[in-house]
Amino acid sequence: MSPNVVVSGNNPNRAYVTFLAGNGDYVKGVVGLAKGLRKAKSLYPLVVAVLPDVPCDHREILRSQGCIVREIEPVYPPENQTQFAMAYYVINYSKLRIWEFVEYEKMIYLDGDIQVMDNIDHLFELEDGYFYAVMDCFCEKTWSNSPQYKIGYCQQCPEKTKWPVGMGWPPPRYFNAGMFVYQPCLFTYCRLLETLRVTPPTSFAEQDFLNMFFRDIYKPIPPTYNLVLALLWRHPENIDLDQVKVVHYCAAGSKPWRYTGKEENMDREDIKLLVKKWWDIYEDESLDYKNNNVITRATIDEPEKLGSLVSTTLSEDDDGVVNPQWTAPSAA
Ligand SMILES: O=c1ccn([C@@H]2O[C@H](COP(=O)(O)OP(=O)(O)O)[C@@H](O)[C@H]2O)c(=O)[nH]1
Ligand SMILES: OC[C@H]1O[C@H](O[C@@H]2[C@@H](O)[C@H](O)[C@@H](O)[C@H](O)[C@@H]2O)[C@H](O)[C@@H](O)[C@H]1O
Repeated sequence: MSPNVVVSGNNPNRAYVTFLAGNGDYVKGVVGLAKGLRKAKSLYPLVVAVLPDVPCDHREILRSQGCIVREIEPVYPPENQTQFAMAYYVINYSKLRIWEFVEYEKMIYLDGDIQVMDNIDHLFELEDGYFYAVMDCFCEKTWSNSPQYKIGYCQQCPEKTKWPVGMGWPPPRYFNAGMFVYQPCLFTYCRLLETLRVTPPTSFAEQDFLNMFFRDIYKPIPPTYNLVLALLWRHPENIDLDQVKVVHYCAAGSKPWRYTGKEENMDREDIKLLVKKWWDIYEDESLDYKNNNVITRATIDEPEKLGSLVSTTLSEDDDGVVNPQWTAPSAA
């Protein structure tokens, strides 16, 4: 078999990764994410961890957009205890499988309902040994069963409603698990699964679990890297929309591919703008993998040919930058 030579101007040990389950419409979210990363001229590929129930045609759509598709097995919390987590979120425990992707040294996880509006490759340079993510907000109804919500406390504005002295220490900083920078590691992966086996599920499923597990090494990064949409109406003082690089369409009714504008807050002008931005990327055929002037996998019989291939591509490339972002290593 002729050697597959990967021509890459970037670190092959880095990649973005997302998670896809089911045969529904989240595949549109992942296609949008793949095209958004391309528009942002990211240097790194997008790995999609798919559950077995993701159909072949959806997997082919993702491969046709340059994604590296990796099948994973579901992860379930302890038997007969899933009722303690919001049923909708139980499937998200399967995200834990991405710690097994040790062919990469560092990865950035992004939910399928996220769009990258500006290049964030620099996050790969963050110091090793920590878990980086954006702090969440406790003000939405989804938190109504929590003590934070009940007393009106939110980590986004700790001075507004202080944590009552009589309730002990305020909760530790809590991140949204829709976006994080992490290092795959088999030892960590085994510890995650072992710990999960003895950890009863809670409302926000794997998000609560990851916050508990990584509490000691969690480092908050600015909301520009994961705009949880509710911050726009809950904490507008914390947001400068012009500076936002990553938008997380997690508010009820905000998934662009399902957007109707009927749910609460969905008729806001900023929401309409962000949904349009998502659709502009999704429908932009110039961002399709097949239309991009990238050096894809260079399969050659004679290595010397590679030089001419690279020089030819460099001269053709409009901006003179070789964007080998979608050169998929053999892990596909
Ligand atoms: O039917 C589903 C539900 C969830 N997901 C994946 O799990 C992530 C987290 O779920 P969701 O976005 O619904 O959570 P939110 O961030 O909106 O609370 C999604 O972004 C997808 O990547 C999926 O692929 N199929
Ligand atoms: O399984 C738990 C999920 O928890 C998070 O979603 C929540 C969280 O952001 C709340 O704060 C919001 O109020 C809520 O709308 C939103 O769904 C992650 O985004 C998602 O990937 C996943 O981990």
